Amino acid sequence: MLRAIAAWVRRGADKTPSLRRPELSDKPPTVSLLSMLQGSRRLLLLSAIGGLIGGGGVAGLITLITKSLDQDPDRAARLALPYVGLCIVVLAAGMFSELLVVRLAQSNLLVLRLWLTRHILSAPFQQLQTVGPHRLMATLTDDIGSIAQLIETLPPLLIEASTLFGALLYMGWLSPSLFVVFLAFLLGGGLGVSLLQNRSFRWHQRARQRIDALFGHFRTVTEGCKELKMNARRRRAFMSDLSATANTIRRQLCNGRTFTVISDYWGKLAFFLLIGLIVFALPRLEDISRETVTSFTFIVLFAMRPISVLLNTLPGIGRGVVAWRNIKSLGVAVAKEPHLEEGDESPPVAERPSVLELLQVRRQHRAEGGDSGFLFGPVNLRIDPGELIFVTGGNGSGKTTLALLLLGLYPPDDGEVRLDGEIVTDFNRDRHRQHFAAVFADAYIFDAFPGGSDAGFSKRADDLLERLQLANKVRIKDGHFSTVELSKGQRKRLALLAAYLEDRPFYLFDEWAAEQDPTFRDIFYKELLPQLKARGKTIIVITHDDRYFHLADRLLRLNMGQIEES
Ligand SMILES: Nc1ncnc2c1ncn2[C@@H]1O[C@H](COP(=O)(O)OP(=O)(O)OP(=O)(O)O)[C@@H](O)[C@H]1O
Repeated sequence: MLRAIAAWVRRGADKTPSLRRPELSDKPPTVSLLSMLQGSRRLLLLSAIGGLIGGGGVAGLITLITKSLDQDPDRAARLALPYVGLCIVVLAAGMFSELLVVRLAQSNLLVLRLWLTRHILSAPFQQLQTVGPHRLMATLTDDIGSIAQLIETLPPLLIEASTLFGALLYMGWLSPSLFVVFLAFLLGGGLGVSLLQNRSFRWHQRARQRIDALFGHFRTVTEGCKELKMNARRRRAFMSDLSATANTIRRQLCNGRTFTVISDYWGKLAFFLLIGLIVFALPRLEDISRETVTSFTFIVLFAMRPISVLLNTLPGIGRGVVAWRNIKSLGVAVAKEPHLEEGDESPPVAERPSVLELLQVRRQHRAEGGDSGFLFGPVNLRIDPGELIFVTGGNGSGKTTLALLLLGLYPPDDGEVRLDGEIVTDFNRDRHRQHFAAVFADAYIFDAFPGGSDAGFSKRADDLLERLQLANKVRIKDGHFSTVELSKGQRKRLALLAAYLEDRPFYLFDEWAAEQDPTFRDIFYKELLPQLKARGKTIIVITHDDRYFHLADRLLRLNMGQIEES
């Protein structure tokens, strides 16, 4: 039986849209939090059924207790067996529900984390640049945390709602007139609470807008700590900025929390008034027996827990909604590159190098504040298989822009990028990228290689470590570097090693040699590049090392976004 239930739940989870591969479409997909949680419907339903049984059981227990209070001990003892039976039902149903809730919350959190990371990875590179790392970090930590809380509160909310429903049924059956009074208080109290919670929600929303700035400051602390340590004046100015932002957030969250506490106590006030009314006033106005009043008071006391859980979860829901809106406002949730769909395998790459062309390519970098920005192009360029091309030019002349256009990280605003005559479009851009091994100026070093445990990989990797003079520093075992804690120049050599191991037809190095000592710089230009060229690779090197320009097949000089060839 349990196995059958588990299989039924699993079948439901398999239908989760976020884990399925969506259809290719030109339209951006619409995202809603509820659609994300669709796969959990069966689990949610089971958990609600458990909650309903538990809630009904508790209502039954209250009935038994109130009944037994009015009877003589002998007759009351007869109710002991049903009492024990109901206790078992309540405990078993409650535990079942809670265990389901744990699974539900954790699996939804997993879905959400994977979903967001996939969307970030499949958003256009320029969009990620625009959003900025601190906003992405704020979303991946703060927003995901708030949504996780929201997801965790949803199932208990359902359980408590089921319990409250059971209690309401019992109240209605016990005394319709008292039930109407109770409902009036519930609605009146609920209205006040929702108004107050709304104020709290708005304060939290304001605080969340400042959290991005706070993460920006945290980034400065981690990445600029040397500079901050070296300059006391700058440090003071930075601390004053940070404390202003943190103080604003503190004030906004305090205000939000204040409204939450007021709404909590408003709810409690409504409850005390209601009990007072039931016990002291209503029996005088209407003919209600003491027994009914006692039972009703019992059930109202019992209903307090689900009501207070429902009210207390409202702020969490508000924060979750703010976080969800925030994720959507980044744009990464919908702006996907259509060729980069979830679950995509790396597309196969042509073994031989291909002809790479730029035809009338233009790319405009817009500047903030109405400035005209930077125009790259229009540029025509043909790169033939096996060529060794050096790209040089002053700072800001457009070398990196050219590199990112060639790699397919930037789409051109106008013109075409072609590989072997085939135009690179949104639909084949990811495949285009797989032809390149690139070492960027700010290269990130991964400590593991996909497929690194293949036979022959270790041998090639060890040989390369020797050639890059890293063998005494780093070892590679099971596709992992033993360490990446190295000097800047050594880290760049590791990045080079990783690129070599990728064995792609095109290689791109962005100012790779800048951090190398003269000896190794010589090795790079005079040994490593010629060896790559001898393997038939096409190589593009962004460099300022004019001592080595004569080694290139072609030298491209960039000037204000235009290419001059010499
Ligand atoms: N993401 C961007 N948004 C707006 N402007 C940009 C962006 N990236 C580059 N630019 C602008 O485009 C111009 C060219 O930048 P690019 O990085 O291509 O130059 P570069 O030749 O590589 O410079 P460097 O030698 O300093 O690395 C610069 O003026 C720069 O300010």
